[in-house]
Amino acid sequence: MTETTIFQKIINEEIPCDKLYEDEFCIAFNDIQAQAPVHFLVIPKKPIISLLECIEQDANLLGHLLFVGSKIAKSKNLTNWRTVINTGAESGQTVFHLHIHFLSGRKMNWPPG
Ligand SMILES: CCNC(=O)OC[C@H]1O[C@@H](n2cnc3c(=O)[nH]c(N)nc32)[C@H](O)[C@@H]1O
Repeated sequence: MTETTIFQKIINEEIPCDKLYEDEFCIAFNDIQAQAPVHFLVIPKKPIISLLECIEQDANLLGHLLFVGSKIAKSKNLTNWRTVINTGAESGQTVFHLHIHFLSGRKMNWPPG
């Protein structure tokens, strides 16, 4: 049995999450360890590990994830937010199921740490 990630358990509703949005292709929910006043994640239901494993056929799905996140940000009346995808452990990825971070509500630094 392949080791499923914590996000697969959220998709399967085996563990709870503070869900913001769901459709056929993705789920959005608040991060359990918020790094900003607003910090939510958008993940595909397809278990893509990271951008490294993405294939051409995933392009529309990736665009959908970004658009869903921007719709949620706009629904929160945000006009400024940081959008982050971490690819690989050395980049800080800790859950190996592709996810897009949307953060807002505090000053964002550059370059990122
Ligand atoms: C550290 C950035 N690199 C990364 O890979 O981010 C993974 C992100 O997933 C978050 N997270 C982990 N477990 C859970 C969980 O059970 N529930 C929720 N709602 N979020 C979770 C974690 O806080 C991190 O920001």
